[in-house]
Parts: sequence; structure tokens; C-alpha cells
Amino acid sequence: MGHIINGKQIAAQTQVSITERIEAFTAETGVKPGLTVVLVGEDQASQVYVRNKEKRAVAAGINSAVIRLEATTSEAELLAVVEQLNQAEEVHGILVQLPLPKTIDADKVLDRISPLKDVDGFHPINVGNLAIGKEAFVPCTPAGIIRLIKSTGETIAGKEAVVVGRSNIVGKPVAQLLLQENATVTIAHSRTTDLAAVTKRADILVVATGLAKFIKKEHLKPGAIVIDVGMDRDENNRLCGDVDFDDCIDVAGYLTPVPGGVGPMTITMLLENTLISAERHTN
Ligand SMILES: NC(=O)C1=CN([C@@H]2O[C@H](COP(=O)(O)OP(=O)(O)OC[C@H]3O[C@@H](n4cnc5c(N)ncnc54)[C@H](OP(=O)(O)O)[C@@H]3O)[C@@H](O)[C@H]2O)C=CC1
Ligand SMILES: Nc1nc(=O)c2c([nH]1)NC[C@@H]1CN(c3ccc(C(=O)N[C@@H](CCC(=O)O)C(=O)O)cc3)C=[N+]21
Ligand SMILES: [Mg+2]
Repeated sequence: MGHIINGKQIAAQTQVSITERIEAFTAETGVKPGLTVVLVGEDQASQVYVRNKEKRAVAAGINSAVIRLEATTSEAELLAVVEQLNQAEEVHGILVQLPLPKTIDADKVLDRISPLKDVDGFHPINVGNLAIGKEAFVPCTPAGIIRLIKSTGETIAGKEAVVVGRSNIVGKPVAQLLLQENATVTIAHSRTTDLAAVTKRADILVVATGLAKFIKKEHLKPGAIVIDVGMDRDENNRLCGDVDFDDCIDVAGYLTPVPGGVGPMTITMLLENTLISAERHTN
């Protein structure tokens, strides 16, 4: 029987120490870290994330704001909002919730967020700095994944790590971080021939496909650390991951559940990035 990695608990514990750092920072400087989330349209899933983020940011001592814009908002209007936030002194972190409506060019919007306020780590400057090993805002989901892997007490260096998925927001940056931790990294995707042969090599398997219960025990090396990034819906419209939890839990060494795994840790990392940004803007 594999161990369940309790992301919810680890996220809460990590938030305690971030909250203490924020209290000390605010006591010393008189500045409250500020995070503004921009939500365009009514994407159901995004509404849930935004609500969770706001609650936890406020609890951590962060000045949290949400700008809700109609789905019909034009690209020019959104760019103007971003520009205003870039200029606003009390705003240290800007997060534009993805996906954006198809009428808006998301890359263009991400380009316009000040890299110094880009707490998502999605701006090309931060992506580039991460790739060359310089200081950067590290994307929250990948950063949280590394923390969850480390929580097992297993070492990453020298291990075979396989990432399934190559998106800019999860697959590619988590592969970069695993490489920085000295894992031997393979990235698989929809054009991979014989996926199971690749994933079976993994001591550490990170899955970010968006395909409900896609990974089965046949994909796993016994004892592997398995990180499930998916936020999917099963046949009963219940939240589930990309990994078939019940099928895999007896073969995996460690497995993250959905919900209660990667998601809560993502939010904790966002709070930490907001604190880091406030410190950089203030010192
Ligand atoms: N918990 C959290 O904090 C977060 C959760 N998520 C969730 O993670 C999941 C992935 O998100 P995201 O990375 O944005 O997804 P994308 O849809 O952007 O990327 C999915 C990736 O999976 C690959 N893929 C699709 N089908 C297969 C297949 N049959 N075999 C192997 N690879 C395949 C795609 O390959 P190709 O490139 O060839 O098309 C692509 O690279 C979603 O469920 C999302 O909701 C996302 C962000 C944060
Ligand atoms: N600019 C941008 N940055 C993101 O980081 C970003 C984004 N856009 N768009 C959407 C994805 C997805 N994402 C999640 C964050 C937290 C949970 C989360 O808190 N999940 C909880 C609760 C889920 C629930 O109850 O519905 C859990 O898994 O236990 C999930 C998903 C961030 N993303
Ligand atoms: Mg995507």
C-alpha cells in the first residue's frame, strides 16, 4: 500500500511559516503584500480557485483583490487593466487567471505583466531566467510539486523523473525544476510512442494531461513517487485527477490525491511569491 502525500496538510503547515514571515515583514516595513487576481468571464473552475486563493491570502495577511471582468472584455481593455496594476504601488503580485476568452491573445497579455510582479512566473523573462538558472518567479504549481516530492524524504538527485504533459504552465517548468534538482528528466506528451514503457522507468512520475484517470497501475514502476496534477471530472462529474487513484495506490510508493494534493500547495506557493515580490519592491 503506497503512502498518500497529504498536500492539504503540507500546504497548511507551509502557510503557517509564510504567514509568520509576512507578519514580520509588515511589522518592519509597514507594508502589506498585495495580490490582485484578474478574472475574465465566468469559467466555473476559475471561480473556485479564485475564491480559495482570496480566502487563504487574506488569512496570511496579504491584501487581496479580485478584478472581475465580463467575458466580452476586449483585449485592449484587459491590457489597460494590466498596465494600471503594473503602475499601482500597493500591488506586488498580478495574476491573470487562465484560460482567457478566445477573443483575447493570452500570450500578449502575459507579456505585458511586469516581470517584477509576475507571481505566476509565466512572463517570458521569468521563463527564460528559470531555464538558465537565474533568479526568477517560479511557477506556483511546479514549485509546489517539488515541495511535495521533498516531503517524502526521498532524494531527487540521480532519480529517473518522467513528466507527462508539456504545457507552459505545468509540464515544461516542472521538468526544468526537476532538472535543477539533478533528476534525469524525460518529458512525454501526446505524440509519445509507447507511453507506458516511458512512465515505467520513472522513480518520480508527474502527470499533467487533463485526462481523467488516464494513468493506470500498468504505467507505474512499483514504489514510484506519483504526483497527480489533474483537475478533471469523472463520469459522475466529481473532481478527480489524471491518475486512477484506486488502481495505482497499491503499486505507487507515494501518491498525491485529488482533491487535497497539488492544488492546495499551488495556492501556498502563490502566497510565497507575493511575499517575495513585496520584499523585492520594498528593500
Ligand atoms: N492543481 C493545479 O494547481 C493545476 C492543475 N492543472 C490541471 O492539470 C491538468 C493539465 O493542465 P495543463 O498542463 O494546463 O494542460 P494542457 O491541456 O495545456 O496540456 C496537456 C498536456 O498533456 C499532453 N497529453 C494529452 N494527451 C496525452 C496522451 N494521450 N498521452 C500523453 N500526453 C498527453 C498534451 O500533449 P501535446 O502537447 O502533444 O498536446 C499536453 O502537453 C489539467 O487537468 C488542469 O486542470 C493545471 C494547472 C494547475
Ligand atoms: N494564471 C493562472 N495561474 C494558475 O496557477 C492557474 C490558472 N491561471 N488557471 C487554472 C489553473 C488551475 N489552478 C489550481 C489552483 C488551485 C487548485 C486547488 O486549490 N484545488 C483544491 C480544491 C479544488 C476544489 O475543491 O474544487 C484541491 O485540489 O484540493 C486547483 C487548481 C491554478 N491554475
Ligand atoms: Mg493549458
